Amino acid sequence: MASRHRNASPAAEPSGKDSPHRGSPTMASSSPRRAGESPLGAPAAPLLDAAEAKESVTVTVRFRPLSPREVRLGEEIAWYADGDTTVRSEQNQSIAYAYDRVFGPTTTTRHVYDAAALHVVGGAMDGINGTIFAYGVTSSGKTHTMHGDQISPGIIPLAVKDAFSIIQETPNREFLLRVSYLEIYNEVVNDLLNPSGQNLRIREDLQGTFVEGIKEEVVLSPAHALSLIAAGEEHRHVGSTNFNLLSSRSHTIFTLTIESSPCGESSEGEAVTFSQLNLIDLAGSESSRAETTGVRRKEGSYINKSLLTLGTVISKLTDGKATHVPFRDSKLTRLLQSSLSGQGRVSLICTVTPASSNSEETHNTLKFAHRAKHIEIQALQNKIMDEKSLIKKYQNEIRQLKEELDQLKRGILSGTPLKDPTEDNAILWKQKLEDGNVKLQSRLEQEEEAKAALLARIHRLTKLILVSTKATQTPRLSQRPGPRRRHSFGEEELTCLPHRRRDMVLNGESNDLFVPMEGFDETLEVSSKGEKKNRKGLLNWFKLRKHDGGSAALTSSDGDQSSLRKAFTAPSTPLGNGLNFQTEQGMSDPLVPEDASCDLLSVDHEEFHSDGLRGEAPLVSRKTTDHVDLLREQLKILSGEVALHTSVLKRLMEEAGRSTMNGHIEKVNNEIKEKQWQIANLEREIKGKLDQLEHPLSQAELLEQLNEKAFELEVKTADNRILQDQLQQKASECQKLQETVAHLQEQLSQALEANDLLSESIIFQQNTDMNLQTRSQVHKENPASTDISDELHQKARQSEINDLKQRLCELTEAKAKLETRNQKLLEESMYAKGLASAAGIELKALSGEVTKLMNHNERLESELASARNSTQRRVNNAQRVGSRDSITKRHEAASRRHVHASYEREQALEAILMEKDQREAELQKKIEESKQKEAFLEGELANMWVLVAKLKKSQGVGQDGMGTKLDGS
Ligand SMILES: Nc1ncnc2c1ncn2[C@@H]1O[C@H](COP(=O)(O)OP(=O)(O)OP(=O)(O)O)[C@@H](O)[C@H]1O
Repeated sequence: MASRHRNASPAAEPSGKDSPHRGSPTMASSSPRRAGESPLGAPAAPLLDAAEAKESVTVTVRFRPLSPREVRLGEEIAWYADGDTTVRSEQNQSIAYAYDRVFGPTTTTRHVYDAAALHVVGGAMDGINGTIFAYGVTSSGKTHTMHGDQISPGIIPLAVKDAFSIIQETPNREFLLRVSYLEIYNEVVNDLLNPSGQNLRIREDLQGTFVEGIKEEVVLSPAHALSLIAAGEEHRHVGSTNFNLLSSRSHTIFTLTIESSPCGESSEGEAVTFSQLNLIDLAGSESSRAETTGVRRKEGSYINKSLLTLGTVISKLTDGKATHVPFRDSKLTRLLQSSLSGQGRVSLICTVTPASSNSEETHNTLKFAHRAKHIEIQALQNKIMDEKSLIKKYQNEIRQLKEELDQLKRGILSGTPLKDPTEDNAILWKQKLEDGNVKLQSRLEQEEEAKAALLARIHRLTKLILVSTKATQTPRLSQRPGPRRRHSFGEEELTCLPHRRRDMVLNGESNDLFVPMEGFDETLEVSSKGEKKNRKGLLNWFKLRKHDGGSAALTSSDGDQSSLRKAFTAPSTPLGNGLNFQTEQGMSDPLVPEDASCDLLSVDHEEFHSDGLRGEAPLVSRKTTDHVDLLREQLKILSGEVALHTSVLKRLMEEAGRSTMNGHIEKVNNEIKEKQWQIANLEREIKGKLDQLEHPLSQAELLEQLNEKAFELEVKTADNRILQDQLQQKASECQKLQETVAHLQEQLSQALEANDLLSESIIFQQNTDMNLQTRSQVHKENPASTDISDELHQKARQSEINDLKQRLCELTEAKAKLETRNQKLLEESMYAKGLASAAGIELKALSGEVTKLMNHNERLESELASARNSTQRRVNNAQRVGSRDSITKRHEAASRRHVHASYEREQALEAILMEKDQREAELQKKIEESKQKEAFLEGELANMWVLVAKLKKSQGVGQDGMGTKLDGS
């Protein structure tokens, strides 16, 4: 099977006319095409005329209700649905946008589906590519709309079910459906149906873009398709954000590829319609208000970037003048290129929240939706050449194999002993019959293997091609009812869903009708407990059933058993060559009991199960699977034998009326019973093996949990990295501080050590002196006794002396150090003293100068005063001797000159005085400064003296201690 996901790429030239479902050029949703309106029943499928097929993107807006959190926070309504087509701003009533349809917060997804998706799904079944995507900010309800939940199924399950319903309503066409499911996470394409398919490449060829190496699964029923989605959802990236506990962190694209051709012999030479239906759940754009960190922030930026590109692409597409559309700027737009370029129907469902806190984001979404409305699309039907069609390939192969089988059967039946019933000799006849039967048996044995292989192959291929179970070949168009179909196709598959919900899914009833069944409550409880683990959506239910109820269901009623097996299993590839004998579907086979061919999907369960397990649980023990296959093989051979004997029995019964064949009939009957008993035994064994196969399922489950945990770990690791960075910063700061402390401590210990050494040396000196004094005293008093003690303590002394010498060395060293230090201190103190005395001398000189200046000043002032007095006296004298004019005049001139000179002198003296004042002030300032300097130096000196005093004091204490010690010894 082709292992590539092609994005909506028409492969053949559109041609033909008179389509009964011409798209409306303006509002596609105004006349949504019902699934039952397909023209596929017509022998030659009519195609749309390109001009007539022009439509615009269907744009719908769906409001979600205020969330409990928003209600709690007292959020107000910022936008609301004003009628069926308008969204209006609450704050500014003049701001309003019109769309194809607008849904209020109470609308069910079924209604949204009818307006926004039904015509796209119907079109896809008719060969017109379709894309439906949900767009909106985070937590606005995209996943709720696309996937739904246990109560209200979303667009994807509804579309899948509708697709199968359409097949059922189209008895004159054969379909082949396959699905793929991918996600775009951080701009990386991952295959959700195949966990090993990571980081897939997007390629391009003449027909458009496609994902290289993506897995495609042929699907056989709605439940089968939904179980695949459920399995895929397990691998999707989901995480908690500030706004959504289970926020989708990736865009997902679920693609249903549909091939169809006319049924039976008439299909030869007929073109096959080929289309793709893309159902897209986008990740939500995140507002800048979201306080995210680490992995979430990275995801958010990728999401926003790709959505921004989507917005730009849509703007460019709707702007007639744009020459370049940046499809290549993101993986999302690259994959959507064909759809957005207008090849096929597009439906955009914008989900919004009415909350005022999100008013701006909602406005942006509305603007985006408004722009998208102007993209032009063409609802053209795709046809592909026979050789490119998978369905054609299968059909041809089936035809060939059938012919081979017919030949084989003819060969077998030609050896049957049923010759001449009119023979008289009953014994001879009986003998012949028995001989013939033996021959038949041996031939049957020889050829059974070949036949079984052929049948298995035919069956495998046939079962992949879906046909309606309706016998009638009446044209589908007239037969198909409206969108609310009530038929049985697919109901078998839905027995694994609660029947109420199944009804709702099929009949579109409202949520109110949902009444959980017994056991379903449990499922819901499990779901809420392990909400995150189980992800969101209706599909979750399949997963839960798979994990929780698989084995129980297998042992329950037949109906449940079969449907459940089908729901969880699928052939991983349609070309697999298992030797699975199955009753042929839709064919009349004389070896098969007639009722076995009555229902397309009711006979393949065991085989589905086996295949599915291979596909979905790789950990299944090969040995066990092989054993089950072997048992199945035996079962099929026995079924074949039973069929054969039944057929022989039938014929014998006919003869029985005319001859006495009772003995033989009885024998054949017994054989049949025996074979049936063997079949029952084998079935039991298979059931047992299937139970054993459950174990790997739990292993698979563990693996999935492991993956999930790994992802959580990834998130935590990223957060941890940030914390570690911060921690490292703090640690380096701390280290610096510690280094400073250590340095200070070292300095302190050095100082203390020096002090200790000094003390010790002093003490030692004093002790030595004291000892010598005492000894000389004793020697003087009693020379004899000292001689004895000298001899006794000679050795001890010697060692003591050595020790002391060593210590003396040490102390000398320490003393030298201390002396150097002392010297330094002394130098410093001398320098300080010098400074102080210099300052004192300067001060003295200054004060002397000041005194001199003051004296000089006084003298000058006295001179000035005397000069003034003498002038005054002369003036007075001149006034008194006024009679003598000449004298007076002479005196006056002289006195004037004198006054003037005095005045000038006075001026000069005053200038000198001012200068002196200034100088005095300056000197005063200098004196102040010198005084301050002196005070500072005095302080320094005092400190030094204090230090010296301390040192002395400590030396004194040390001496005392040492003295006491020596005295004691
Ligand atoms: N129409 C609705 N009716 C009732 N509940 C809704 C509706 N739409 C959304 N919700 C609820 O709102 C919550 C968020 O919805 P959902 O997860 O679908 O948002 P989202 O847009 O997919 O978010 P994200 O982009 O983060 O994945 C869910 O609990 C969902 O059940």
